Amino acid sequence: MERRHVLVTGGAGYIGSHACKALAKANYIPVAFDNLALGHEKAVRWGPLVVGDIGDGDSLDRALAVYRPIAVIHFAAFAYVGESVRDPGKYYTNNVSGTLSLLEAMRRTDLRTMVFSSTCATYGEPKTSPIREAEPQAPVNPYGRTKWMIEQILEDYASAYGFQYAALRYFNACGSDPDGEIGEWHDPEFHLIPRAFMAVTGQIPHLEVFGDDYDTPDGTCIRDYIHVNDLARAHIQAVQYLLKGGKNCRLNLGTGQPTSVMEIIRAVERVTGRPLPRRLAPRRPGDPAVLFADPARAREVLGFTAEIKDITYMVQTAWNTYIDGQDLAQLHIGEVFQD
Ligand SMILES: NC(=O)c1ccc[n+]([C@@H]2O[C@H](COP(=O)([O-])OP(=O)(O)OC[C@H]3O[C@@H](n4cnc5c(N)ncnc54)[C@H](O)[C@@H]3O)[C@@H](O)[C@H]2O)c1
Ligand SMILES: O=c1ccn([C@@H]2O[C@H](COP(=O)(O)OP(=O)(O)O[C@H]3O[C@H](CO)[C@H](O)[C@H](O)[C@H]3O)[C@@H](O)[C@H]2O)c(=O)[nH]1
Repeated sequence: MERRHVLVTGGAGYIGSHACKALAKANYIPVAFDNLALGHEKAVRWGPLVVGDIGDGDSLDRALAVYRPIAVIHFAAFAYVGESVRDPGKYYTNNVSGTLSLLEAMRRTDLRTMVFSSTCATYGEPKTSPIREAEPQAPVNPYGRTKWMIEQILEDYASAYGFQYAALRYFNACGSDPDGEIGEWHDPEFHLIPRAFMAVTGQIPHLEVFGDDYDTPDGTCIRDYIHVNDLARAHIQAVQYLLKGGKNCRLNLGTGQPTSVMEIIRAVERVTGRPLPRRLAPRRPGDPAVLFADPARAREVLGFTAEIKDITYMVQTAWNTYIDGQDLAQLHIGEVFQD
C-alpha cells in the first residue's frame, strides 16, 4: 500500500521526534514541520523536515500542498510553565495564535483531522487523583490556559467546519527511544529526570527537591510518568481512530501509576550507580501534591494502554541518551550525532 504522509508540527522536538519514528515504523511518512526554535535538525531522521513556523500561513500552505498529509499531529508549542507566567504574551501568541494559523491552513486545503498535544496542566490543582476527563478544567498558569483554549477552539472548529480531533492530555512524559537514536534534549531543561542527571554528572551542583512536606507517603510530590514511546503509539492509534470516523475526544494519557519525587531520585541512583546530590528547596508555586491519571477512557476509546510501567526502565532509557550541556550546544549546530 502507498505510504501516506502525516504532518507532525514540532517534529524536531522531544515527543514529536519519537512520534515520527513510531509513524515510520507503522508505515506512514512523517513530515516534521518545525521552526527549530527548540528542536534539533538531527532528531528528524524518518522523513522530511520542513523548517517553518506554524504562524506562517504561506509556509504551511506550501508544506500541505507538497505532501498532502492525511492528518496533522500538532506538538509545536512552548511548554515552560514558569516562563509562561513571566511572559504570557509569548505563550498566547505561539500556542494559541500559532494553532489558529495552522487550523486555518488546514481549512484552506480541506484537511480536517488533528491530534493535539494537550496536558494534564488543564486540570490545574484537582482535589483528588486519579483524574478523570470529566474533572473541571481549571488551569492555574498561562501555559495550561493556552492548551485549554485550544481544546475549546478545536470543539468550535469541529461544530462549525467538521473538524475531527483528539486532544491528548499527557501526564509527565519521560524516557527516550530504547534504540538510543533520539532523546530528551531540552535547553534549558526543567523536568525532574534530566535535572537529576545534570546533578549526577556535575552539570549543576545539586538537584533541588521542591518540598518534602506534602501530604504524601514520603512528603514529596506524586506524578504519573509515562514513557515517550507509549505516548508516540497513542498518537498513531488516535490518528487511525479518527480516520475510521471515531468521535472527537479528550483523553488522559498516563499509566495511572503514582510515583513520588523520592522514588525517581532512587531510580536515578540505581540506574546511574552514582549518588545524586540534592538539596531541599521550597515548594514550587503551582505544584499540586498529587497528579495521576485515570487511564480508563483512553483504553475504552482508543484501545490504548501504556505498556511501560517500570520506572527504572523509563529512567534507564533516558540515561542511555542523556547528553550534557556542552554536547547539547553542539547538537544545535549539528556537530554531533551525524547520521
Ligand atoms: N514534555 C512533557 O512532559 C509534556 C507534557 C504535556 C504536554 N506536552 C506538550 O507536548 C508537546 C511537545 O512537548 P515536548 O516536550 O516534545 O517539547 P519540545 O520543546 O521538545 O518540542 C516542541 C517543538 O515545537 C517546535 N516549535 C515551537 N514553536 C513552534 C512554532 N511556532 N512553529 C514551528 N515549530 C515550533 C520547537 O522547535 C520544538 O521542536 C508540546 O505541545 C507540550 O506542550 C509535553
Ligand atoms: O528540579 C526539579 C524539577 C522538578 N521537581 C519536582 O518533580 C515533579 C515533576 O516536575 P516536572 O517539572 O518534571 O513536571 P511537572 O509535573 O511540573 O509537569 C507539568 O509541566 C509539564 C510541562 O513541562 C507538562 O505540561 C505536564 O503535563 C505538567 O503537569 C514535580 O513535583 C516537581 O516539583 C523537583 O523537585 N525538582
